[in-house]
Amino acid sequence: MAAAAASSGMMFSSATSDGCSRGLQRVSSITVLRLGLTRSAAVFSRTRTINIQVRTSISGRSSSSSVITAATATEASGKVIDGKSVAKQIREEIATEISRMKASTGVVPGLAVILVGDRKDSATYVRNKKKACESVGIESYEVHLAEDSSEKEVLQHIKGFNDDPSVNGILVQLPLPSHMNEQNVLNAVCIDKDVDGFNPLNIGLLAMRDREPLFVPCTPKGCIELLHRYGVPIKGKRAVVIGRSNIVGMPAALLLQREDATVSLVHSRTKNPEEITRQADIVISAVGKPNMVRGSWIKPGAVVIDVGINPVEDAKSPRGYRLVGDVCFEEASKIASAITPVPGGVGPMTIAILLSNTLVAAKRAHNFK
Ligand SMILES: Nc1nc(=O)c2c([nH]1)NC[C@@H]1CN(c3ccc(C(=O)N[C@@H](CCC(=O)O)C(=O)O)cc3)C=[N+]21
Repeated sequence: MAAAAASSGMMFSSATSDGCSRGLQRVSSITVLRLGLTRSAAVFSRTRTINIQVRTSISGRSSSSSVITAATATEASGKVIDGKSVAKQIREEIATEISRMKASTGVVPGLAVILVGDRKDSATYVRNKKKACESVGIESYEVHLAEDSSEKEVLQHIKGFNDDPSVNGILVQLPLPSHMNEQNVLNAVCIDKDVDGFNPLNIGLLAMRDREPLFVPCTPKGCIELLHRYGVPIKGKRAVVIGRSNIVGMPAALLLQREDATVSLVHSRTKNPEEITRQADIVISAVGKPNMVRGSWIKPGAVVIDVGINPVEDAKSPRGYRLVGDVCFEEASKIASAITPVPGGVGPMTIAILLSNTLVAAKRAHNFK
């Protein structure tokens, strides 16, 4: 069943602190997309008419009639890529597979999460993962250790989960307290249960031609899955990844390269980030700086995937802050042919892919096809 994107009416505003904002706007002025069922069948059908032809530009063809220029795009002509709804669709697919697995083998996948310390954001993410596990039928195991626990204690818990056949995936919530060596801890996770894809062997396999990693990091894989499910062609396209972190930027660049894009990686020492980014048909931004990427960085018709989840002060919000991306949505959505919002874009996809990786791990462990 095709899920209609449900983002119309959602309010958004960009940060006022950096001049990106021109006040509150309704995202409902942006065309809402309908999702196809399968990745190959995913095509856009517009539910609202706008006066700028953007349809062909999303397929990457630069037919002159379809190119939006910043000058003509006075309306927000970008299309919102609805990560929340795609993530829901993926969870439904996973739930179906898990029922099939349970009926045939009598077991369900298990995911263990290790949380150290009392960071509020980490606690929220862990809670969300647990809820997501429940929603698809994955058994979750949780260990919560005090901030001042030793690295040895964490390693002992990892060993316990490595040896436990009912646990198929192990996730150590990052960041760890500063007195722990993150590399030691991540290396201890058995590669067959490395559903985060952070083991250096998995990253190494990802970087090599004709090799297959056991698991791909969830956030970058979620970005590519969004492109696939929205029918965005990658092969032969120019892609720019902004940010070179081990967990997002670097693996995102590797994945795009595996999909036959021509990839540039822009980072804090890049001399002309705006000029390089403006050449991209596909932009993935994973920097962690609110509204750093402005409309002027985006090539008309490009597809923008915003990985940033940055809290900015907002007295009007009940939490005292709200979340914005790395990309100034208000500006970029007028120039891009499609763009992910924050929240509701990549974030929910990260969790959906974690569930998917856990299912894959369990299928392998039980030799269930
Ligand atoms: N070992 C490890 N693996 C991770 O995958 C990992 C991690 N550590 N540490 C922290 C980051 C961050 N992360 C997010 C996941 C979901 C949302 C998410 O669902 N965000 C919602 C909004 C949530 C809200 O409103 O607070 C959204 O963007 O719509 C955000 C962030 C996973 N991470």
